[in-house]
Amino acid sequence: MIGKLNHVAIVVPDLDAATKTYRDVLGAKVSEPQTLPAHGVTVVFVLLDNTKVELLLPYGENSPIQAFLDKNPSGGIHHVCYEVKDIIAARDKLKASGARVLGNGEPKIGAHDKPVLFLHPKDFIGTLVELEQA
Ligand SMILES: CC[C@@H](C(=O)O)C(=O)SCCNC(=O)CCNC(=O)[C@H](O)C(C)(C)COP(=O)(O)OP(=O)(O)OC[C@H]1O[C@@H](n2cnc3c(N)ncnc32)[C@H](O)[C@@H]1OP(=O)(O)O
Ligand SMILES: [Co+2]
Repeated sequence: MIGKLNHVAIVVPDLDAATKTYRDVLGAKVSEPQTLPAHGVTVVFVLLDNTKVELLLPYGENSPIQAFLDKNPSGGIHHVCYEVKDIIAARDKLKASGARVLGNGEPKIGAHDKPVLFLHPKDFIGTLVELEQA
């Protein structure tokens, strides 16, 4: 069902500092910051040849990543995002197998203007999984 690794996301306490680390220390290409109020985050993408790293800073009062940052004040790896061809078919198959789809179960439009869904970390070996329709 899952295809390519679209991105690995890291929650960071300071987006400018994290962007500089990837751009100036590691020599990577980075995007401009983008705030996504519907997701409660501001994001910078690190653009690698084979995948992306998503640097995430909480945005707004109800950000879904605030509790993670509170527990991990230095930041840390937050989720992995896999591509799927048909996100509704993937969701329905995963639900039938007992996996918990987060939120109201309906895809939102993600940072790449494509539908995304999240799966509970306790159902995937302690790793929050994002699915993005390719
Ligand atoms: C940029 C847009 C988009 C894209 O296109 O790429 C994004 O990536 S947006 C990214 C941010 N959005 C989300 O993360 C949405 C989905 N997430 C959630 O709904 C919540 O974060 C959560 C996964 C339900 C966790 O909620 P939280 O309030 O932090 O904690 P809980 O107490 O409910 O957590 C239960 C349990 O799970 C553990 N946990 C929490 N987050 C993670 C994580 N990232 N990885 C692994 N485990 C995680 C948490 O520690 C709790 O464990 P116990 O303490 O053992 O109960
Ligand atoms: Co993501």
